Amino acid sequence: MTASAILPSVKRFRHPFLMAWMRACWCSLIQRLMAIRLLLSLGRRLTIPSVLGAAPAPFRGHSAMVLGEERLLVLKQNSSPDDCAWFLEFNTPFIKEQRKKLGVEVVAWSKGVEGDCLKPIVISGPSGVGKGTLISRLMKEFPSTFGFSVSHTTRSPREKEKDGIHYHFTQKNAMEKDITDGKFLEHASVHGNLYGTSIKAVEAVMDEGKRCILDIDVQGAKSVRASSIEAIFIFICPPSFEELEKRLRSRGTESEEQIQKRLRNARAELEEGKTSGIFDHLLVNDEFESCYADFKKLLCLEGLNAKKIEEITSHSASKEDGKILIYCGATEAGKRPSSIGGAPGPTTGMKIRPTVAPGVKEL
Ligand SMILES: Nc1nc2c(ncn2[C@@H]2O[C@H](COP(=O)(O)OP(=O)(O)O)[C@@H](O)[C@H]2O)c(=O)[nH]1
Ligand SMILES: Nc1ncnc2c1ncn2[C@@H]1O[C@H](COP(=O)(O)OP(=O)(O)O)[C@@H](O)[C@H]1O
Repeated sequence: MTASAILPSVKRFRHPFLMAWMRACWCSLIQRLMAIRLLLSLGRRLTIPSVLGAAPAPFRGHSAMVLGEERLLVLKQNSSPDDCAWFLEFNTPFIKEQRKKLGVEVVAWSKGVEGDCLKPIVISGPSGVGKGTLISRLMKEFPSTFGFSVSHTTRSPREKEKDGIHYHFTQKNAMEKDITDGKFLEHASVHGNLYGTSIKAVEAVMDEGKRCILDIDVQGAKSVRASSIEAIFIFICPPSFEELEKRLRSRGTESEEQIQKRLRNARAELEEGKTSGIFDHLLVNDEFESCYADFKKLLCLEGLNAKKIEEITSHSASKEDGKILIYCGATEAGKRPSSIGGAPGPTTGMKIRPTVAPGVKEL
């Protein structure tokens, strides 16, 4: 389906998404002129929306189809399988919420990720409780299964920390701009610095086909919980406050002032972690090996119980260069589609099937 072919069906949708699509994709001049003619013929005032989310790199050549009344599926030509499908959301629940919050028209990009990815894991807990130690051990034991979401932070690197591996160390102004541009899934001010998870950080893990681990604070966990991302939330507790202080001091990475600040914040974090209902599991990190064993058991159980996507009973398809992209529809009218998540994160659950002969492949 070509871009111009879908334009007539776009009439009933809001103008802003069409404008954003035109701006983001490098449509041919003729397509642009046709779209402008269509918009002028509608005789309404044009609104240029704010475009949220990490957009696809500029591309030439695409096909597109409107899915429901919520979003547009854009297929890039000549792109790698992990970068060929994108959604431009213009009326999803996230967009409605952002429109209300920001008071302006918005649209958002969400990258299509193939397969039914296992739920991401969100890990929170007070500073010094052992989150990093547990995560490092897990990544070392299962390097091809789990991938760490590398956060951005405005705090200074510690002696052994490397930029791009432990954190993306950045400046406040730059990070605030990226937050305003919708490039972050969540962000929070923690112990006097800004921390945040960029959409790209999560996509980088998913592109490798790995299960994403996020080490974020309780505020960040709350934001993810409130988003469309389905994750497993684990809160790590210390066996006692005294032991937490001992671990924080023995790590030797913070000044006395920083230690005091982190200990003060720890009380509130522990209270919230235990009582807010955000977390699916609380793990006490007393003896390390036994905590790590419980941690693995918990992930394995969750993996087995991971919710399967609904039965597919309907689909629509787009053909491009002999390849068919099949969008799996809802099982019944009113149920949510099988592609899950979406802006401000990636849209998971895509089914992409190459075929030799043209024609829609039966599911
Ligand atoms: N909301 C949010 N919190 C983060 C992020 N990255 C790290 N944090 C949290 O920020 C806090 C401080 O992290 P850090 O400075 O590495 O200190 P540590 O917890 O003592 O190792 C911890 O609670 C982390 O879980 C992020 O991307 N978003
Ligand atoms: N179960 C444990 N018993 C004793 N020390 C621990 C345990 N878990 C972690 N530690 C130590 O506590 C310190 C803080 O751990 P870390 O993983 O950096 O915490 P966080 O990432 O939660 O801030 C480190 O020196 C680590 O070696």
